[in-house]
Amino acid sequence: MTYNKEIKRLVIKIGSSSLTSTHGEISRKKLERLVDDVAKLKDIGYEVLLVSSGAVAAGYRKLGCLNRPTSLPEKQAAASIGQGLLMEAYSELFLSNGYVASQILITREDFSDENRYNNARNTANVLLERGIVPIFNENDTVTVNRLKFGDNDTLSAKVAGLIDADLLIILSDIDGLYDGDPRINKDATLLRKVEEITPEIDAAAGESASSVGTGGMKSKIDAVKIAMASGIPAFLGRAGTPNILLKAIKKQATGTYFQLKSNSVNLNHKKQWIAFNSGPEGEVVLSETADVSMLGEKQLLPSDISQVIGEFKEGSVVKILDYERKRIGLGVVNYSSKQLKAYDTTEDKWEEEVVKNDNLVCHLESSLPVGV
Ligand SMILES: Nc1ncnc2c1ncn2[C@@H]1O[C@H](COP(=O)(O)OP(=O)(O)O)[C@@H](O)[C@H]1O
Ligand SMILES: N[C@@H](CCC(=O)OP(=O)(O)O)C(=O)O
Repeated sequence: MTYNKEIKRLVIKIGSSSLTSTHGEISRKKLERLVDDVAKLKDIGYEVLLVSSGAVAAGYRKLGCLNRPTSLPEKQAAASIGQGLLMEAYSELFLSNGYVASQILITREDFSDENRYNNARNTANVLLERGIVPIFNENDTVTVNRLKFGDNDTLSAKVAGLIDADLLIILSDIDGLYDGDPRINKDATLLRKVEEITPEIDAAAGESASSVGTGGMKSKIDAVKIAMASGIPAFLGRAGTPNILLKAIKKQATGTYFQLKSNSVNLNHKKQWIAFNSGPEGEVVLSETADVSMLGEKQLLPSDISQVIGEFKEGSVVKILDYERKRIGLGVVNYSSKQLKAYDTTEDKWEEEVVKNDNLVCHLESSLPVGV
């Protein structure tokens, strides 16, 4: 069993629960094992970008908390202590293996601005091409709840799309996706191959996270949806398993392989940005007569719009709703809300489409999670 494409560039996400000891503090031994494994991949020519959690876990004891804090200011204070300690450990360990690590801390706002999003790609590309191991984390100390990625699972998938990774590996404290939460259902079985995130898979992932993790299985599945829609297969397996990374690349590891089907969506960078990173500024509602099934195939004209909600400028991303207010797409508009509101269906015949097909992502309601 192999991947459809040769694997050269990888994004590896490692969660707090896989980097911490039973007391919740960062475990040097676990970190060492991960770095050794990554170094082995680097030795044989793979480009590796890490998305590492652990800032809060590395810092909360030094902040004086006995357990992982739950309030935002305490978490942010813990992350401000822990992120430095985490990077210090990573740097030391990578250097002892002959590699340089670098830190990239980002916020959701960085990705919702298209220029900053593209700039992050350029930076990561330079680092990867020069053999460095970029290590991403959310900039926890400065992000407010409302604007957080919140979990590094979806961040890792967005980063994988950003840098055109060939594979996303998510390492956790469990050996893959089960058909039910194994903490509740002792008979749950491991799913080894998933080609589509069906409602049953969503239901199996449930909602809850572990005591040290943030996202739980749900955010991992949301991440996999983003990766797959960006044309990137994913693997979910247990951190600390010997040689898990190389085995996952060779499809010889125990875990869940999320494989792409030949007809699966493959959004380009622009559409990934629209779908997963932009922040829609308003809504347009299609008229009852507009042919919703033709969205993305036929031009969407001002005459197809029955209502404009909110205020937006030309060039903004807006949600596209059908006449029953169900979201059917997201796109960059060629008109401002003011212009669209002024459109007179009986007199005006504007020819320019409301959203160009190149700037449109359709049918998001089907399965794609949207980070907005
Ligand atoms: N269907 C499922 N399959 C596997 N694990 C599940 C499932 N549903 C819930 N979980 C729980 O999700 C946990 C992993 O999420 P989390 O603690 O956030 O990890 P991480 O710190 O690696 O991000 C597992 O330890 C497991 O208890
Ligand atoms: N950014 C936070 C972690 C957020 C997070 O997603 O945690 P996890 O679910 O353990 O991957 C930190 O570094 O502590």
